[in-house]
Amino acid sequence: MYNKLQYISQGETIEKQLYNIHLALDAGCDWVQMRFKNQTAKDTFALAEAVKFLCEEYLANFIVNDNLYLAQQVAADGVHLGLSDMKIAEARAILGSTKIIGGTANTYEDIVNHVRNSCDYIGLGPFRFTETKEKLSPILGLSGYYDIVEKMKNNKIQIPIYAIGGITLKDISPLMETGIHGIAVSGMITISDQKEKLIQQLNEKLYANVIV
Ligand SMILES: Cc1ncc(COP(=O)(O)OP(=O)(O)O)c(N)n1
Ligand SMILES: Cc1ncsc1CCOP(=O)(O)O
Ligand SMILES: [Mg+2]
Repeated sequence: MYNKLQYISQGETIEKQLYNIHLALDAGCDWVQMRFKNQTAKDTFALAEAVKFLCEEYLANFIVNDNLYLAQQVAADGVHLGLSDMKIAEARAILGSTKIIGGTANTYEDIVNHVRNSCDYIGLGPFRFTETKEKLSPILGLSGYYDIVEKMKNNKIQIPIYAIGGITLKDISPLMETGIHGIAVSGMITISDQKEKLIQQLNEKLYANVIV
């Protein structure tokens, strides 16, 4: 089972990215998506190598946003691909079955498509407006998650769904009640000055109904 909390990195420079990722790992995050937009190939590669090293040290999962070839080069655990990135089927053909491939969805149809193409998990959103990403797809709100998860159940579509977009602590319980698997967050963890406490609170809510 995939962990229920994915941290999406932030930072305009290699140093800021590494600082944020290091703090998130120290505070207990065990799944990092490296998201470093509009940078040179050289810097992106340098960061990816450093993040790979850090995640190995912390026994955390490491996936790369957008760039499958970079994920391959640094032997990351996988890649997250959006609706305008490389198609999931092509990515699966290149990466094989051992790597994690996540796909973005905004609708039930996106999810069905991704499942057909052997996607491993879905980042479904945005939940609400967020400044972390430009050009957002239509906002789903809580009702959007209820509707989509209901359709999945009715059609026996199974894949872990991660809510994403402007999520705060108080959103976790209502979101989990929709039947999703977990959450992917960037801002909430990056800006927190009490990350360890926050991650503990997030995990308590995310795993509240998991029987061990
Ligand atoms: C877990 C997760 N879900 C969705 C996204 C968004 O991906 P995408 O639509 O490709 O947007 P960018 O992140 O590339 O700006 C994601 N990154 N992670
Ligand atoms: C990458 C992405 N895709 C949809 S919303 C989003 C940003 C999530 O970041 P935050 O948790 O700061 O809103
Ligand atoms: Mg993308």
